Amino acid sequence: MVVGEISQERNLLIIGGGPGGYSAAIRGAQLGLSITLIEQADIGGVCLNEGCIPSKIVTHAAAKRTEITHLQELGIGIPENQFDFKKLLSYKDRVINQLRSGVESLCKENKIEMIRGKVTFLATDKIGVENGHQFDIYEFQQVIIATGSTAVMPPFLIEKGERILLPHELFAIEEVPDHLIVRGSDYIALEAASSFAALGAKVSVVIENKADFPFDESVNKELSRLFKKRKIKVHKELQFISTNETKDGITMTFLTDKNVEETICGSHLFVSGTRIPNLEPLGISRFGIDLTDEGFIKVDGNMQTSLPAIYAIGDVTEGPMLAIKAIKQGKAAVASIAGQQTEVDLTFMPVVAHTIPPAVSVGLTEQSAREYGLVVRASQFALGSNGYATLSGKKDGFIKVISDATTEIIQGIHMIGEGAIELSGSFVQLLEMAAREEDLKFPLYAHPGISEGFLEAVEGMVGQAIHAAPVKEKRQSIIFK
Ligand SMILES: Cc1cc2nc3c(=O)[nH]c(=O)nc-3n(C[C@H](O)[C@H](O)[C@H](O)COP(=O)(O)OP(=O)(O)OC[C@H]3O[C@@H](n4cnc5c(N)ncnc54)[C@H](O)[C@@H]3O)c2cc1C
Ligand SMILES: NC(=O)c1ccc[n+]([C@@H]2O[C@H](COP(=O)([O-])OP(=O)(O)OC[C@H]3O[C@@H](n4cnc5c(N)ncnc54)[C@H](O)[C@@H]3O)[C@@H](O)[C@H]2O)c1
Repeated sequence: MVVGEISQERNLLIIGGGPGGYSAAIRGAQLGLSITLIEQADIGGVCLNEGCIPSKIVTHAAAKRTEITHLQELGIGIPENQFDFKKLLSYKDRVINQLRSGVESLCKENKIEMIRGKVTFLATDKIGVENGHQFDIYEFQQVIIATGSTAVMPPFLIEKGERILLPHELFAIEEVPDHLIVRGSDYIALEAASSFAALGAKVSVVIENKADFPFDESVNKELSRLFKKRKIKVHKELQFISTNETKDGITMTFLTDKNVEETICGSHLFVSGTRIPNLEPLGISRFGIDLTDEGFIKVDGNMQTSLPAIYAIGDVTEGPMLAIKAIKQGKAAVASIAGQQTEVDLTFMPVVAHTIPPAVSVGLTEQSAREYGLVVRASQFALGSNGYATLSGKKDGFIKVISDATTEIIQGIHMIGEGAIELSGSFVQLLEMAAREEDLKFPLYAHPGISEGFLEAVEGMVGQAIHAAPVKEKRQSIIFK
């Protein structure tokens, strides 16, 4: 190994080029900061290379496949069983490469210095960067740790063969599994179950500890109905007993919530898994940085750690492990370093799953609004009654709006159905602006369009949705409130 003789000086170093790190780098450059981004592998991190993007290519393909029957109704002839998974895999590689080189070009155009190598901390103002036989040392004024997280096996599974799959392995699989057992109920588990079933796998879902799906309970119920319709069997587990992996398959045994021992045999088991922050190899804990009990870096509202020159963002910090959070925190960290006021508030972070159809929850669920003691007004509009959903063959699902009846301020918006991901942007904006029912009813909505269903969900709060049959008792209770 060749060791650099003198240490080099830099202003702001960013360690890790995932969505958190590269967003921080670009925003920092826009704010006039001099930035050095160090990445040990591919730019884009987990999100672009093995997480968000690969998984969404699979969910997108799966959703398209379910449209074939409708396309045939429209006179577009695609034989139903024609599906080439290998082609999908090469499409996935192409898209990832395209996006990755896009991010690289953006970094170059923003004059961000990019260094390849693995970082270790040598002091609170000094790091080493190892790249093959080269080891260089950099001193810095500030550093942002954006090294992300790694999936590890959950404690209940000790040994792992090739039939037990962690997220990055499932979305890189080379063949559609014969029978995929999905253990978990988070968004990654739901996306895996929904998409691999549509791509031809038999799918069973085992929900641990009787947990439910992560949405408003009406959305959870609709998702369960749609899983049933697509022959995805959901088992609620009371207690995990064992998993046995052989060269031919996987056997999983558990006690159901009805106290019955059940065994499922599948070809593969997918576990959403547990993720740990990538901190150990960095060696930063030796310098006394404050960590949470779970081992994540503690940060304040400016993303500053207990060591003043050191900031941290994304999956290494506490909170939901989502690119949404990493990007927001990355921008906030550099803004703070550039002397600007910043704020990261995750209250209205959308909970999203690219299932078929997609599901979204923003703000309070009906149940949590009641638990908060609000006088809840809730209204749900079925997409089956929406003109555009009907003509496009996407009638499953609904939009649900929850408000506080005393102030008429919207508290939560939930949707399962076509267009939910795109509409979620409006849901978040409305909740951030503390919109009232009137703010949703006053604007004009494109006709015909799914967003009209959103309008009708709000109009339904006072029994005035045009395309919903009158609900007698509901209307009376609203009139006399
Ligand atoms: C299957 C799957 C699907 C997902 N889908 C979504 C989704 O739809 N929406 C969403 O918001 N989130 C999603 N996520 C989560 C999302 O990928 C992560 O939250 C996000 O990538 C975290 O960003 P980050 O910048 O903190 O870290 P990462 O993306 O993990 O990037 C960290 C980078 O740091 C580098 N690095 C680590 N250690 C060092 C070191 N010592 N020296 C130099 N470089 C180092 C790594 O190589 C890596 O490139 C998904 C995750 C998975 C696994
Ligand atoms: N020669 C090398 O390539 C080299 C040297 C040291 C560390 N490292 C890397 O750093 C990580 C931790 O290293 P460690 O456990 O040896 O101890 P360490 O990082 O705690 O280093 C101990 C002391 O040596 C100093 N030091 C570290 N690297 C130095 C270098 N290249 N030149 C001059 N001073 C240096 C540090 O500032 C520190 O005071 C390892 O992952 C290793 O790969 C590489």
